[in-house]
Amino acid sequence: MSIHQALTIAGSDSGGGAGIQADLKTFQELGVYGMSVITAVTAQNTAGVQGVYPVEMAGVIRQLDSIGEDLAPDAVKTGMLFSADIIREVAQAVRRYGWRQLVIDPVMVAKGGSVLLQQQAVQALIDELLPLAAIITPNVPEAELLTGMTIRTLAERKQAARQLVAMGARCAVVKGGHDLSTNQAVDVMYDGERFHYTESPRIDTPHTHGTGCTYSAAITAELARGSDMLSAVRTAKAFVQAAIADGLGIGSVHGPTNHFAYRRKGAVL
Ligand SMILES: Nc1ncnc2c1ncn2[C@@H]1O[C@H](COP(=O)(O)OP(=O)(O)OP(=O)(O)O)[C@@H](O)[C@H]1O
Ligand SMILES: Cc1ncc(CO)c(N)n1
Repeated sequence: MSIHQALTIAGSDSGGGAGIQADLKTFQELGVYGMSVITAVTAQNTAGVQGVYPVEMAGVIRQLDSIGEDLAPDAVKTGMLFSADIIREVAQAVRRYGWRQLVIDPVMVAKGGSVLLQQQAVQALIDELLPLAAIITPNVPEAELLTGMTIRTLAERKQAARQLVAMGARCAVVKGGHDLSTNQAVDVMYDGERFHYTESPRIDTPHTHGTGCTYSAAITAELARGSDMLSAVRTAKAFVQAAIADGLGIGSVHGPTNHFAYRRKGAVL
């Protein structure tokens, strides 16, 4: 039996809703074998982030090489990378091992405000990693920091997606999860030639912890399975929509989404 394989390079979320844990659950639900490189351990629950403990550089490098020397992920995603040093090592590994299908979720700040990417690392992300991306999936605040633009309107989101492609990503999605002005969650994708919109009804819920991680992990899993980019983005949207709609009701504040929901709905893999 041959199995599709995906790698996530991200932080651990002890609460299980975001980060490495969300990624591996999503890979599993989409029928893909998951591997991980852990950049930082976070102490986290549905109330917020109580602590961030970066893994020492030698440990990050060793994990990257242990995978690269032996395994061959069909697609790779990055989430919380924390520092410029980690970003440089990840970029080197991506080049050294020829990981072509790279999904960058430029995680910067947790919903409660905790810093998951040091401010001085943003430039390294732009210079070193972004040009290697098959796709980058910022939310609006992240797209603003990456492009230097102020983004309020749909036209500005389109312009930001176009600029991210001009900066070197092969494709960009600017997500609309933070746009409370409409009752649709509209994501804008630019593939270097044209724009595509994926939209779904906005669900009124506080339980959206890990939506961004889950979404980018689903894109990664679909790319690993051989999907083209537009199909991968559409499936990921359906996956995260089902996961938000069918929340688990776990924890006291911002609960996780339901990674089981998409498959339980009868989605055919
Ligand atoms: N309330 C919602 N209802 C429906 N879809 C949503 C909602 N919130 C987010 N989404 C969708 O979930 C996906 C992830 O987007 P979001 O903007 O939440 O990412 P994010 O801010 O990076 O997440 P995170 O806070 O986990 O980092 C997008 O497809 C977005 O449109
Ligand atoms: C480890 C980790 N990665 C990403 C996010 C963003 O949701 C988070 N809260 N925690």
